[in-house]
Amino acid sequence: MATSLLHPPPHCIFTNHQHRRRLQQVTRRRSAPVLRAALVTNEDTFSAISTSDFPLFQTALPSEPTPASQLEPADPDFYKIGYVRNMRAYGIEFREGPDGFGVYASKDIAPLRRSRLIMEIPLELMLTISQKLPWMFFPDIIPVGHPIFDIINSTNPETDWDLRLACLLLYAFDCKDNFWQLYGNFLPAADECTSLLLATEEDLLELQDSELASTVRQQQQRALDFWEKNWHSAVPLKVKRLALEPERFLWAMSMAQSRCINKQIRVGALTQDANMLIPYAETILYISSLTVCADCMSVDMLNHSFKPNCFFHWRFKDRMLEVMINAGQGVKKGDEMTISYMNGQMNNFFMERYGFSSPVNPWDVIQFSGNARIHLDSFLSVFNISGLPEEYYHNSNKLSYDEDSFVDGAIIAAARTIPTWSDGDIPPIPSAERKAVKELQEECHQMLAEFPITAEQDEEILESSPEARRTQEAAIKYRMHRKLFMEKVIQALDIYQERLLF
Ligand SMILES: C[S@@+](CC[C@H](N)C(=O)[O-])C[C@H]1O[C@@H](n2cnc3c(N)ncnc32)[C@H](O)[C@@H]1O
Repeated sequence: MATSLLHPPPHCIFTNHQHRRRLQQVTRRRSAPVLRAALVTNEDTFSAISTSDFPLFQTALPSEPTPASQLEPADPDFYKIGYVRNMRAYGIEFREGPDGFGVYASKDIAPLRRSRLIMEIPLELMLTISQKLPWMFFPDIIPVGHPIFDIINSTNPETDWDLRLACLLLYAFDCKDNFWQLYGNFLPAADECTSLLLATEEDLLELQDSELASTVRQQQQRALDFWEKNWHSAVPLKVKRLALEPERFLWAMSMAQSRCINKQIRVGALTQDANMLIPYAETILYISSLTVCADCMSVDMLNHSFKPNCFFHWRFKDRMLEVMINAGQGVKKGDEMTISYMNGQMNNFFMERYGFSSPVNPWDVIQFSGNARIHLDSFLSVFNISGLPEEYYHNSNKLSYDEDSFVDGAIIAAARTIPTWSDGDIPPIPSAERKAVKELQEECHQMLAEFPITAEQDEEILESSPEARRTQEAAIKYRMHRKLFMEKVIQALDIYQERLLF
């Protein structure tokens, strides 16, 4: 794959036979099942297709074409073999649930020893940009000399992946026959998206977390500054029309932040870290003359879970991103299929990037300031938690149903965040533990008292305002989740001291 600096002009057209020869080479290299029959039957169609749609064609041409009379006729099957691959989904359906659209199992799936494929998305339908210089785009849609390339090139390689991806997304929307022109209709509009980049000042105050609110304000300002710098009045129309208003750029950046995955991919001989926007539409794509058609049955929708049943895998041989069900994981019809967006991050980070939080985030933290400590191994054994701090898990089958449902991600987080002590085989002294529990609970109560209202009142507000903006709702949930976590830690400490004594 050429870098943007090397590739040929985007709309250069192959002669018919050059095109076909290239096609033959390409189709021979690829595995048959992923190729889709395209409606390509005559030579006009070949010459009419823009090469910018098909990065595999963007390689150097022989300078002197061989006369057609000297060439072997191609196998007739080559006229039927397609060069546009579609994405596929197996055993899943898309529904609207509590967290927006999501992916659900449409049938029971028995556990297998190996991971099982449920979706595959070809590289050319995703929008991908390398994380490091030189910038590489897949597909290679940005023509040399286009001013959007200079804008992308001006970004900081270390920090500005979201600005770059937003530019690429806006450019793809403007790029004739690009798949994202169709797919854009299926992305959430500004008022359907939870990203805090789109939050109003009022929404930010609802967070009741001044640090997070100030981080988000800085992010919003960063996006606006970038827009002002690059979308000034003297900018060429082909850039200006990509984001006529700053709101358009903020929206594109919120798409980049809340829908991008970071993945290492191998393309040809190169392995590189990439930022990718991945459509999950189940789509029929074909070419008829100049038209790329898509029948989008559904959209980009895998939600996050801290106990995901799926993961992404890059299939190098034919450049497919696969969504796989975990090995050994059984799934029931109607179960939600989820992935983990990030590991090891607190709720404020999930809010900043995706606009949601969870009351059972196993990585959430409470900053205790006193000296009180409880005995680590006793706490873990009371809740049947095993493993090392980075990999704590709840050994659930040993507990009765009620206890089982109490021990969730918040209790795993409690095990990590409550100050503890451990000293060889020295057992805890019950009175000292009880004193420590009391102090820790007291500190949680103080933190809770600093909030103007309780978690129950937050819940009432949410129930009584079904018309709230998505960002406002996400902000209220965030502060509620924080309080629920503290309340759960208080409860866990109660249970700890009860069990410790008996
Ligand atoms: C890649 S999209 C997933 C599809 C999304 N539900 C939709 O309707 O388009 C990421 C967004 O989904 C929502 N989301 C994903 N996982 C979530 C979760 N566990 N809890 C709440 N919202 C979630 C958030 O709004 C997030 O910004």
